[in-house]
Amino acid sequence: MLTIAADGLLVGRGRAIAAGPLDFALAAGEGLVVTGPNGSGKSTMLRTLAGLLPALGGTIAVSGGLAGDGEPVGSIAEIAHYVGHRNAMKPGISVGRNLDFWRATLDLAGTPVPNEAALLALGLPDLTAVPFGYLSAGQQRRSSLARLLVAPRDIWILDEPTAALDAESQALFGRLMQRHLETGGLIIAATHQPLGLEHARRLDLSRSDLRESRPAGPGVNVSDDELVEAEGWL
Ligand SMILES: Nc1ncnc2c1ncn2[C@@H]1O[C@H](COP(=O)(O)OP(=O)(O)OP(=O)(O)O)[C@@H](O)[C@H]1O
Repeated sequence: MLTIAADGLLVGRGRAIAAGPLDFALAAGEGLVVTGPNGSGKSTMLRTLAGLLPALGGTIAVSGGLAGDGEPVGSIAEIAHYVGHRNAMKPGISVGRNLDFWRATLDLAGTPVPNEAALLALGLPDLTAVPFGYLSAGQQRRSSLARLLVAPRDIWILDEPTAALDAESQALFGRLMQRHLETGGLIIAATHQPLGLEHARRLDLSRSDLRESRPAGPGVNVSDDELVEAEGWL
């Protein structure tokens, strides 16, 4: 069975710790809802789990899963979708071509849903021929979330996935998340609002041990070396 576990995980930017030590374990079919005030390290934690930032301490283990090449999974990134604050869809090309890109780029864990059906599942009409940049903010978010269906993967890492969505779309996406869990998927989601994942585990970063002592906010001196070490878009 697919499991992931964080043990004493420290997450941060450059060398500045944003949250931790964090301990949690999840198995297939389970969700983790990450909460905490602005700046408490939710996005940093998700980016670290997705392999986009290095852990500053502790370990992240994944076991029991198979990667696209049939080999045992070595990292979460191999079998995860990461949906950050940005939609990761190109505005100048059609929604359909954007979704085709995701389907073609990732190793898939199951049968991909056709673009039109995936958009319908998010409550959208057939927008496949429309440039992504023509859509409203909520339509952009929903069609970006459709990539979770057109390119099925076991783990969904979601950063405030429902932020731009109306109430009906939030409920719709809540049901899609529930279905992903019921079919053996695993979800880690940061949020400021209820997601409809009533049975999920909770991780509140406002209680993160190092939160009070970490260097952050105005007055932090960031050296040139640290800038180079950071992601390049401080
Ligand atoms: N690109 C970056 N470079 C350096 N520091 C960053 C960067 N992004 C965030 N931070 C810092 O890391 C800390 C945690 O930020 P993070 O974005 O993880 O918080 P969050 O809990 O997701 O907040 P929010 O609820 O506002 O989205 C903050 O102190 C922030 O200033």
